[in-house]
Amino acid sequence: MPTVLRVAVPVPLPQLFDYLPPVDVDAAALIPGCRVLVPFGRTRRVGVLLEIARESNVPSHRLKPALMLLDAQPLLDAELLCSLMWAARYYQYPLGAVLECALPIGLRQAKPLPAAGERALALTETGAAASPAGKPTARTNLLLQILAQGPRTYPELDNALPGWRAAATSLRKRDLIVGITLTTRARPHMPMIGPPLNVEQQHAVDEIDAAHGRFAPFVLEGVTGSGKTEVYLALIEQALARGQQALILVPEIGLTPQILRRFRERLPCAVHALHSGLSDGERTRTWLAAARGEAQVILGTRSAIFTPLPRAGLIVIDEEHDASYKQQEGFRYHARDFALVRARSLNVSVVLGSATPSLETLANVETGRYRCLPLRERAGAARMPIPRIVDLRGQRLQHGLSTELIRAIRDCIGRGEQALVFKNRRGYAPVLLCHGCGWTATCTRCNKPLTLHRRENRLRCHHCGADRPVPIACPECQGTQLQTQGQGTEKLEDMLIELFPHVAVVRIDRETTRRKDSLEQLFAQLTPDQPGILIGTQMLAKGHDLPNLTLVAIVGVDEGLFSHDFRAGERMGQLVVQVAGRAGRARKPGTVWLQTHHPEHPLLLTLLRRGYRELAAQILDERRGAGFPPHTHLALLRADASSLAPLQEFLDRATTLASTADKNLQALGPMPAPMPRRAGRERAQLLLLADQRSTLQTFLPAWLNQLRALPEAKRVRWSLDVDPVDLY
Ligand SMILES: Nc1ncnc2c1ncn2[C@@H]1O[C@H](COP(=O)(O)OP(=O)(O)OP(=O)(O)O)[C@@H](O)[C@H]1O
Ligand SMILES: [Zn+2]
Repeated sequence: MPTVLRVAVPVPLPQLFDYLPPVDVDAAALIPGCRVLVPFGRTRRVGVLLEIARESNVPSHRLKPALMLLDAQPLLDAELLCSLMWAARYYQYPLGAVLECALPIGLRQAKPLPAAGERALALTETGAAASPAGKPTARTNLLLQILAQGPRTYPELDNALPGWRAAATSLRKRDLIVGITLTTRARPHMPMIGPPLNVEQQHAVDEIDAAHGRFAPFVLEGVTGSGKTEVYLALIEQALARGQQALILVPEIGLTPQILRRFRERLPCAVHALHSGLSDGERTRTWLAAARGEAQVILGTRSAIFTPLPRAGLIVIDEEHDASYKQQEGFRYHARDFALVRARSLNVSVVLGSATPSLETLANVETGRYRCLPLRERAGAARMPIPRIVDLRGQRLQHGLSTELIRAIRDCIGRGEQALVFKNRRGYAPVLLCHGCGWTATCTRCNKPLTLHRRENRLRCHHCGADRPVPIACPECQGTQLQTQGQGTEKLEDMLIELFPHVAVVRIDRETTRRKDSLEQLFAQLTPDQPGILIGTQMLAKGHDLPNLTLVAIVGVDEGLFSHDFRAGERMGQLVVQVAGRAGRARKPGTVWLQTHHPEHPLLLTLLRRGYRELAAQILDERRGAGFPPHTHLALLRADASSLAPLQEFLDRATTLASTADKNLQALGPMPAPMPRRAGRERAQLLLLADQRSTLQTFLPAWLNQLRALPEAKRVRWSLDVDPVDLY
């Protein structure tokens, strides 16, 4: 009887595919978890061997042999494979595609594995002989100077010279330096000693440590600046002392060089980063080093949750409420939720840290599934900032800022301190209109106003990326009275520079941080003991620790108070608390100014008078009444097409199939998406809602098969999102 290989192939089909073993391969070498190169249609794909079977449903004359076995050892261990199979089932995404997503890009191809060791840079002979040219402070020269002392690994360079990557590229082109691989060496490294833990921190560490060796979920609910990171560091040290690995996830924007540096300074071993700013090769090496158990501490963003952890000791999800943990396209997993699945199968503790835990997590605390460990006070001498509301009604505003607030910023600067002005809108102004005829610059592909970006003199659509020049005259009436309405970060920047010409004003948003390393360079423009002003979007909400920052002004929360999204209130609360949390983190006390036209809004009042936990309790109650998560469970079928008719037909069919299936399942829709048109495509959706997760999980696979078979499905683009975070 033939041996049949059951292979997960990265294609958008849910089933596994059967192949014969590659010729000349010993049966003993065929181990589940190894990659195989297989023919697929007219192409070749790298799949993962999952099972070795005795027979196949495919007639034997149609079975093709796999072309090559790519690994001598399974690349995916049993735990990771098993967890990923769970994810494929739970998120209703084809297993082959899930596995492909979990592997770093370097391993998705049929290439030999890179050599073990760490990537490093060294001088070439030419480089060693070269004499410095250009400015002595130029990064290229600094990099040459560092390498003159010997080869340096990438993490060492991260520490020594932010922005070294661009310099390295130019030096490589000139043949002055080369990339080399150093065999992992025990780096003599004396970690810095941290502050002694306070009582609550120590208690958290003790409780989590006492649970080691089994699955135990914890919520570290620590107010901003309470020293959560110190708790993580202490727990990681304990894992290291037991010879175990620790995986720490941080939000996308949270993985700044600052946090990496802090971990590297404090831990006695190498800290491996995994994020999108690294080259494919670096990510592959780190992944493999983790798979061999050599990489002990891995600090990464969302997809780092797929790191193999054969010696797992601890998983930490920092800022667990952050929306960037949810993948918004393709395989729509939630890294926090998947972390719990992995922690369970690895038998380790998982720590969800946040000052503003998500309502899902708080609901799990309520039911006793997760244990909550609070850090109620700020660490060291710091105190929580004092909140103030500025009632904007009837006030005269200067580009959106009240006189009272401008005075407070002036006082702050006068004391030699720093202020942060938060506005969640990039660009100069969100609307450009003609005062003569009322024409508004609009994106025709999205039916939304275009944002004026005055620095580049462009009109941009923040939904589809469309970009065009700013007209000199109104295209409708040829009038020249084009005016802006509202303000974005650029406009605020202009105004603050005008008001405070002698103070460093730094804008932080997607425009100013486009290049790698730019975030850190921008922060470097603020001298710690000098006055300064930061302006920015939600990028500023996370993880930054500026000791001289004492005033935070939040100048646009009103959008969050009246949104139709059921999560808007929760998000508003999290954002306000996190942004406010940047103030007064050291010795100097901080103040938070909140400008609003709705000072009596109940959500805002609860937040300010009674804090985030009370706000969360209030919203949880509302959601219970409305039947929304976390009390119920959702799946969202999204579809888009170039015209409305096929969209309607597809979603009508989908709705009919869903509404007769199970009385415990509610189908809401079809309805237009909150953004009914985007990038020239019509968009609509169907929301499925059930009290029990299992109702959805039982229903979805069969329904998806029916959908795939519909002729209507071929005429639209569609996707399913289990536990959607955004309903857009
Ligand atoms: N036990 C302690 N004694 C003195 N200082 C401490 C202690 N723990 C932490 N700190 C200091 O307090 C500051 C805030 O700590 P940390 O960044 O760990 O807080 P956090 O809770 O992670 O903050 P956030 O969530 O707001 O970013 C840091 O400067 C840290 O060095
Ligand atoms: Zn658009």
